[in-house]
Amino acid sequence: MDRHRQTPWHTLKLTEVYQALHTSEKGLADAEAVERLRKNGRNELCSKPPKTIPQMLKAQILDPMVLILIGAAAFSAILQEWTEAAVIFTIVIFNAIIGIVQEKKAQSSLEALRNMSTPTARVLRQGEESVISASKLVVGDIVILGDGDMVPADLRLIDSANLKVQEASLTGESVPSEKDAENILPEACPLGDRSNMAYASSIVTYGRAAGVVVATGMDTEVGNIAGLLDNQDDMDTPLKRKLNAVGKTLTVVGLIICTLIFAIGTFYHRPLIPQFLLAISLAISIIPEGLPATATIVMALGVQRMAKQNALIRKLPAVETLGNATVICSDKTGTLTLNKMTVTHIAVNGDFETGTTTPVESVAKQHPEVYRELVYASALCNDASIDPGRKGAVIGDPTEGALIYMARAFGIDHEELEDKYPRVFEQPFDSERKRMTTVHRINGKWTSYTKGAVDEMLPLCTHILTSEGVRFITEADRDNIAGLCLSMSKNALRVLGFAMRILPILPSDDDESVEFDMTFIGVAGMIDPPRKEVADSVRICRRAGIRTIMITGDHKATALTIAKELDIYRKGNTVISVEDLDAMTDDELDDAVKTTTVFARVSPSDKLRIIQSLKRSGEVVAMTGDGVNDSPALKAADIGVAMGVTGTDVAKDAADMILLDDSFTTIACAIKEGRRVYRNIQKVIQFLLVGNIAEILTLFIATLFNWAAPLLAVHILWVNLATATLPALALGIDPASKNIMNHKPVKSGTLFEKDLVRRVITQGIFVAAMTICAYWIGASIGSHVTGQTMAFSVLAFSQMLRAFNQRSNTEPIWVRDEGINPWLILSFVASAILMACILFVPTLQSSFQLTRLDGTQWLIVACLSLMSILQVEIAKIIKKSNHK
Ligand SMILES: Nc1ncnc2c1ncn2[C@@H]1O[C@H](COP(=O)(O)OP(=O)(O)OP(=O)(O)O)[C@@H](O)[C@H]1O
Ligand SMILES: [Ca+2]
Repeated sequence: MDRHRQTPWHTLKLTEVYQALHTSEKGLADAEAVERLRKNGRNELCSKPPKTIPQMLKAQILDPMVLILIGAAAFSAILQEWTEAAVIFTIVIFNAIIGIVQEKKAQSSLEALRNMSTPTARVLRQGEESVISASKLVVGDIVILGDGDMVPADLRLIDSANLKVQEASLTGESVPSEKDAENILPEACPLGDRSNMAYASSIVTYGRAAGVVVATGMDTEVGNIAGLLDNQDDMDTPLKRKLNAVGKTLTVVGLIICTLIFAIGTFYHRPLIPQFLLAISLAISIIPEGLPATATIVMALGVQRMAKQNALIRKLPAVETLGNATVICSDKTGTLTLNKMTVTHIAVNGDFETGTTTPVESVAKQHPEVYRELVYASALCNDASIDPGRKGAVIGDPTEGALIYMARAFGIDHEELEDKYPRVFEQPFDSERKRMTTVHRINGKWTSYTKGAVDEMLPLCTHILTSEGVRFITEADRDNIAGLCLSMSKNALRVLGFAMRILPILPSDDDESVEFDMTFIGVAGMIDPPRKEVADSVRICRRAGIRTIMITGDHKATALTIAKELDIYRKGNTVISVEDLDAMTDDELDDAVKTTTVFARVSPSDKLRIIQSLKRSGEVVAMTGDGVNDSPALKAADIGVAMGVTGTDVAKDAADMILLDDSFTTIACAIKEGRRVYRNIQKVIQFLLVGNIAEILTLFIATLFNWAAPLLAVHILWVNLATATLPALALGIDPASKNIMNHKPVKSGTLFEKDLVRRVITQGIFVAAMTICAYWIGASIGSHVTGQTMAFSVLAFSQMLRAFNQRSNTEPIWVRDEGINPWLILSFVASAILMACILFVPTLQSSFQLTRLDGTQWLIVACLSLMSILQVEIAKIIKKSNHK
């Protein structure tokens, strides 16, 4: 495609562009598109290849601690301590393998996530519009852009209406530049000034356009400058950083203790080499290097489960924050409702006085004439289209789709009408103005049609259309219309008003607005059924201490009716409409926001104010959004949530999480998963740290009193490898407790809460005591080696068993409200088999310097191991009775 690269597309006339690309304004044929895709490859920017296995291996081996261990093994080999050397080597290798497997797993699950959130594009092929994955675009395709879209490839614009594009990613200029397809530019025109081009990765902030693809993938301008994208850094989360920080502290503490042990040992003239090995092994085991990796896997797996439940996490830290959420601010349309709009009732002139509406079905058959302007406005002032391929599904805004179907009921096809009266001017919809206008040449007159929120439009109308013709609008008319709209809204209908105007001249692009002196035509009310499952989710959230707030652009009455139906609004709650909001000071808002559950008629810019107020009140806020103007609010929220179906690319890009099904219930599910992940990471921390503390205490005490070492270096390495890794992972995917949504959200930053630290320390001390006990009993009834074997067994078995009572800090081990965790049982069996190997296979037994135990000795081992479970359980009971 080098030939295309050099073509100065911005200097060419459209006919020349089409000719050069062998395409037309109707787009390519499907077969041709497939062929071009095959030849030129997908429309994607290449990303830096992920870390390869040799690279991971290198990182593992170059870890300083591992290097020391390898050195120690080599040292043992020189001293001809062959078994010692072999065992350490084997353990180092296993350690590296486990590390790599963990890293690989985390990597691939994050990779899978990235692939799920690929953008789409509206494309015209053989005159038919459809939505395809943006990666399938080819040179010559005709792409349709709307506000909020990310430009999917480099385009030469062929048609544009008030188009504004933000090209910061390309030019660094954050003020959107205006575009115009009509322009032909000189060759020397710099990239930022090429107003007839739209480049990949820039963002449509306003207006609409169509363009022909001139470059895709790495051939685009952004592909040119971006080179290789780096996508590794999104693994870094606050949690991981916290764990790393804790890891560093433990490393320092561990190294000090190890040095102490070594120093004290030397002071007692204990043999140097075993002392040294012991210190190193201890250092290795106390450094919880597996912790950040395990936490990442736990989060990544949580993220995968969320994806299966339609919640796509874009930024890993969101998993953590989700668990802490205290407020969900949700849009109404699409999230709380189905966004399946159907126009059910309409009203024109005479109806306003009588305050009645007419069902669309009955009226469509009888006298369509009276409704002609209403139907024309619905069909012409409309950007949606119907996809013939997908069972008549709507492409574009469902509100507008409903209007297309309404026009069809009157026997009007919106495409035919559009062909007859093409659009010559427009003012696109935006959610601040809450209306849109198009201009058409009808019967020799420039006619504008406007549709939008009735309360925004009425003040702009000076006339009203009646069956006797157009006349001035009276105050009584206004009251009647407002009254009718209110009663429609109270029935949960979404009401749109329509108006028209005959323009003296065709407006030019510089004209500010044509929306004045309008003639009011009538209103249409559409139902948008609430999602049935939402009421339950709202109640679940309420029990979990999470308040649901509806923030909608719709009318107060419509909003309130639906909020009541979904149990979002309860007696005593506050409803704030935009007039109230505008009148409030920030302090008043901070006060009001505590009880508010509905914000009505707000604009996206108000969302930001609401979020800031909620955050000032100390809430952790999840906020949904779909439009271009929502992105500041999405970024300001603790968890920005974008709609996957109706959301714009911009909203998705600003969000931390995307709802694939747009449903509120999905947010509730994600919060539950978030809590589960948070809890499980705590379980893993508790489990791993107790083991580490027990080991270090055992050896520290033994050295301090100059007792014979109860454990050898290889024992410690083995315990960490064989009895900690697998159960820790299994705990990481422990099912959620049934009670997880029955308690208030935990405060963020409380991962290492006081109770957890206290539990880790007491349990660590207890296990150390049991291990030392085992050594003493063994040494007195058998030999030193018997003592070591018993101490080793108690340490290992109590670790394996303790995994089971870490599942809950309150419920006894036999209460399995969360159900069985098969992985935990499997990991127990695997650890048990590994243990059995070195305890009973003669060669392994001797290389680990262990010995056979007899029945009594086994009984003692079993009792002491069970004691550590008992200790935890008793602590739970005491804690519970203290609570009561
Ligand atoms: N395509 C449209 N053309 C003209 N007016 C529209 C259009 N879509 C919506 N409106 C009007 O603008 C208002 C605000 O729309 P917006 O999309 O911001 O919010 P919403 O969809 O009603 O509610 P929510 O914010 O809960 O999704 C609507 O209530 C409606 O009156
Ligand atoms: Ca909306």
